[in-house]
Amino acid sequence: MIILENISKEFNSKNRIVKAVNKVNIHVKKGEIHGVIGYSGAGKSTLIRCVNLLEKPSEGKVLINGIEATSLPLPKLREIRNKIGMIFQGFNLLKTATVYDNIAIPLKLLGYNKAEVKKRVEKYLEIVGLTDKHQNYPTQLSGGQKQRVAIARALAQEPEILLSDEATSALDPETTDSILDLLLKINKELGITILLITHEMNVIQKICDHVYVMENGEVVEQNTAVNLFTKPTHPTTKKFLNTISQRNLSSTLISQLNVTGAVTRLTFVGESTGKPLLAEVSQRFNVQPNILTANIIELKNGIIGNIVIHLIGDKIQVKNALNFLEEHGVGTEELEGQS
Ligand SMILES: Nc1ncnc2c1ncn2[C@@H]1O[C@H](COP(=O)(O)OP(=O)(O)OP(=O)(O)O)[C@@H](O)[C@H]1O
Repeated sequence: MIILENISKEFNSKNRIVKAVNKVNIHVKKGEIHGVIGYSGAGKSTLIRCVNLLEKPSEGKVLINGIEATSLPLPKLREIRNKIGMIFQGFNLLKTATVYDNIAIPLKLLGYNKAEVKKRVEKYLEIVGLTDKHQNYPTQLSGGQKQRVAIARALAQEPEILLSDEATSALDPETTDSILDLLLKINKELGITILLITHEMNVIQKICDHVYVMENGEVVEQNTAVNLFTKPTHPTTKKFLNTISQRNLSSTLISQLNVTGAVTRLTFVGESTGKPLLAEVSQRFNVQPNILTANIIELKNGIIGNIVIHLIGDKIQVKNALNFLEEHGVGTEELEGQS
């Protein structure tokens, strides 16, 4: 379990104070996967480094499994750190060591005997699907394979928590998917709690239970993944969601269509997916819905139908129709084009 309570981190840069993280609260229960999403400079890396105290917060508390870690003496802090594994965008592998040794060396440094080291290296190489690569060097591996070695290295210390710092950002979409599947597998099968940071909404979509959106050091919106995808409130959250749901619609087209109605993103979840609500809307109100894009968004904990429509009609009828959809459990978000 990870609790960050009112965490702030300031840096002194060229006689200027930079508030990288500002009063952030995060609560990841055991066995959950939480994701922090934000643009470059939002404060994500600084925040995640505060969890294992690689960065000491200027303010606030870090609790790991109920233990307040911020004020612990170094030996006790090391014990806590041993419960926390970390993976990075750049993999951080030793180029001159084999795959086997990349996983074995940290274990040897922690004092495990040869037999235990061998047992763990073999076990975790199998879990990440790289048993046949144990004598290869990192330069002989693809990006995805390198990240698998890094994951095995983190797991071999048998942590309860895994921190992921943009672990898939350097990978192509297919390899990203396979690494996300692996993270889901270790979360499910080994019960490992995961906190990740990313700037990619598809990472959040695929594996997160709960999401925090960060901007200028602050969490500007947080919710369960299902609620965030269906009822986003902050403009930054909406921008991130548009990278998934509205990829093909230009801002100019949206502006043009908004003259004769409202371009609106509808999200259907649970019961609302089974009802012919769009047909009903055109019968009840003087509006005509044209579907512009439609897709299914598969989240870790549910499936969301996502349709962008052009609802043609006068403003009052459009408003009434959208209210009707909302009352029947459909999420509605009017999209704005370039002004
Ligand atoms: N050691 C440091 N000294 C001074 N300023 C820093 C330091 N580390 C981070 N910052 C500043 O803090 C802010 C947040 O940086 P951070 O790297 O945490 O953001 P981020 O969301 O992880 O962005 P990116 O994805 O680009 O790494 C930025 O303005 C950055 O310049």
